[in-house]
Amino acid sequence: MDSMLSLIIGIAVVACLLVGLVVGLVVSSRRGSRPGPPVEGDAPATTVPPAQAPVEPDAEVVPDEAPTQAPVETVEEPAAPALDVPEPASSRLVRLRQRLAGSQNALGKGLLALLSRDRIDEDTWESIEDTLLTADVGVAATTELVEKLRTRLRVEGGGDARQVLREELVALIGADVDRSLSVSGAGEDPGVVLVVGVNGAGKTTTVGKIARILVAEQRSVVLGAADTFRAAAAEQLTTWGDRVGVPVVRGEEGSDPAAVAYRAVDAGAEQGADTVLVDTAGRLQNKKGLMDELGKVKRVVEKKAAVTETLLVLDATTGQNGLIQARVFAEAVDVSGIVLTKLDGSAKGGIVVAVQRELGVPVKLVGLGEGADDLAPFEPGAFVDALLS
Ligand SMILES: Nc1nc2c(ncn2[C@@H]2O[C@H](COP(=O)(O)OP(=O)(O)OP(=O)(O)O)[C@@H](O)[C@H]2O)c(=O)[nH]1
Repeated sequence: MDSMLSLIIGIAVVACLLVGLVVGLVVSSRRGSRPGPPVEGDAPATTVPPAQAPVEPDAEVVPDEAPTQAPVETVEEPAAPALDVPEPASSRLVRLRQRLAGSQNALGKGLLALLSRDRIDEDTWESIEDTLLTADVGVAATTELVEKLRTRLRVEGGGDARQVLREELVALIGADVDRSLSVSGAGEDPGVVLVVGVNGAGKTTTVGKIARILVAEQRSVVLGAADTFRAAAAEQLTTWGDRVGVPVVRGEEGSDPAAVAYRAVDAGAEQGADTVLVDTAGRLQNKKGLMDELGKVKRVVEKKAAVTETLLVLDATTGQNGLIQARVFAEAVDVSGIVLTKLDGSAKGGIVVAVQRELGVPVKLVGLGEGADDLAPFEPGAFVDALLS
């Protein structure tokens, strides 16, 4: 009986061992067939498809085996785009002076040729007046300049015509005027720069270019896209901001521009920014509407921080039309400076004189191209030198 029991136990033990061995083999063979977790840097496994007969385009190909697991995708974070390094002011000025000289050459050369004649008779003075009027200098400024030139060149016996012309042109433009931008606020407040002007004058582009100038000067900037009239304007401003790593506060298309401007200034204050630049819409179809809108933007922003500069952007190629626009905007807001854009595309640099006289406000910046750094501080001496070069 005992030997019988020992035999049964022995058989049971052997059976258990056999079952364990078989189970172990199966499990280990399954483990070996499962793919391991993806390892960074592992070369992807290449599967060479077996040679097979061409398949009809619409024949359904059924895979031999359904995949046991969805393929693991490694999602790579897109690398942050490299930021632009804005051109420093010094090299920008040299480059843009040459461009200015190119566009204003006809005016300067024309005046010099007339004034260098051996005898300046009445016809010549008339031609000088015509040249100035054609360049949009304006009637009053032209009369004033011609009187001064007559006195110095004819009555006083003249001297170097180029030198006299240079001095009188610089004096006409205003050499001693403060043309610096007020971009700093009081105490902890950011400086707030409102940029106004009719659509298409180059407002948004100018805001982007000013941001680059400030970034090049190591200032921290926030942009406010308060031109909510056109969605593309906010888009355009965001592109400018992204290129130099400057945040842009924007709102829905059609939303209240004053609210967007306020949020931008609020964000600037919160972040301790040096300057907030606010782009505005410039529809001119209704003067009252424009005045109400810009007035409200200013009032609402000033609940947070004072507006330190209001720049009016004018397209230099629009001549007398530009002056009419300037008048309307100056009635709507207190303009403290003028940005004359597209001077590279106009031979009528005399508009600088006309618009300053019209508004009693200095031209502070000039746009000289579509490039990102094609905006320069306006310097009367350099401007006249470019004119006469
Ligand atoms: N040649 C030249 N083109 C300029 C200059 N400034 C702006 N532009 C161009 O003028 C066009 C209009 O500029 P925007 O900045 O869109 O004008 P905006 O006043 O903001 O107009 P909206 O966006 O419609 O409100 C763009 O094609 C600019 O590249 C400049 O100084 N010279």
